[in-house]
Amino acid sequence: MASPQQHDLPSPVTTAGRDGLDALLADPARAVIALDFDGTLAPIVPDPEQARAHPDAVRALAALAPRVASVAVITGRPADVAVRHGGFAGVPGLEHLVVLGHYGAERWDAVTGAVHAPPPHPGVAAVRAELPGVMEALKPVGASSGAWVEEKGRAVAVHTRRASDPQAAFEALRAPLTDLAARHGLIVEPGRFVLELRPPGMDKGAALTAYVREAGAGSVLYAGDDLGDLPAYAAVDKLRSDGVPGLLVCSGSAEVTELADRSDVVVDGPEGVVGLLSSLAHAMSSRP
Ligand SMILES: O=P(O)(O)OC[C@H]1O[C@H](O[C@H]2O[C@H](CO)[C@@H](O)[C@H](O)[C@H]2O)[C@H](O)[C@@H](O)[C@@H]1O
Repeated sequence: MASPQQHDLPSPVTTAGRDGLDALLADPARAVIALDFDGTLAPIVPDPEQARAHPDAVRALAALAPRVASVAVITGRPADVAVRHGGFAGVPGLEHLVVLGHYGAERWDAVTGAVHAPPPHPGVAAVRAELPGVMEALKPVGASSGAWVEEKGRAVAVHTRRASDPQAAFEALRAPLTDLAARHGLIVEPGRFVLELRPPGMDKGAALTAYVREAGAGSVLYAGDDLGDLPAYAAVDKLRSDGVPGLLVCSGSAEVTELADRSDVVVDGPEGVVGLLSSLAHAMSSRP
């Protein structure tokens, strides 16, 4: 597994991944590097408010960003929250960083420091109002015991990581929350012991594809750890078939296995992601 100090690049396990890495290294100035936040740049912790980028993440991103076309963070978090928890603002080297929040519905640009977002979906307020009653009604069967609600502005997320049985609580809540979301025109986004009720119409795949097109990228790297990253994986597959080579990186964990099976490279969590970013920056700086 890679560590932040290592400079050895990993060997992708697929031909498409090897082509992607070769393209990234051959022409870094046309490469887009896109990464998820929680579980990829930031270690998973029990309280989302306490999550912070890996201590070496900003340094690694700042070393890489001036060598590539652009770097973007694509996250389920509100964009300003990811910027704050990531420590991404005002960093030399990250002057052009973009954070696409709420699965791409929001955009923060380091150049302006401003967040652009669409009007709020009315279903979120309705779900917010009904959610306490739905969770209270599930208490007699123990389903919502220890579950709690994260207020996200444009969405609400029900977390079960701190429940006595996180997986049982997750499974018991899934159907009622899906029903609640559907009644108000929202969807449920499942993640690592979290069920997020959010507006439809945007996902990380659409966000990544639009961003790669906007950048006129000749290659792309995407790194993620969770189910919400799968649309971005599908987008990289599609970009590859359209002639844009790509590298799929999984920030590996015992909690989610779906991404590892579809990745070109699996690293050991955020520590491994930071190591990979550092290795890429080193390799790009060593080339003529
Ligand atoms: O797209 P991401 O950047 O991966 O964000 C997805 C969700 O991440 C957060 O929850 C996850 O991280 C928490 C802090 O480590 C952890 O406690 C939780 O169990 C994880 O699911 C965030 O709180 C959610 O709002 C995001 O949807």
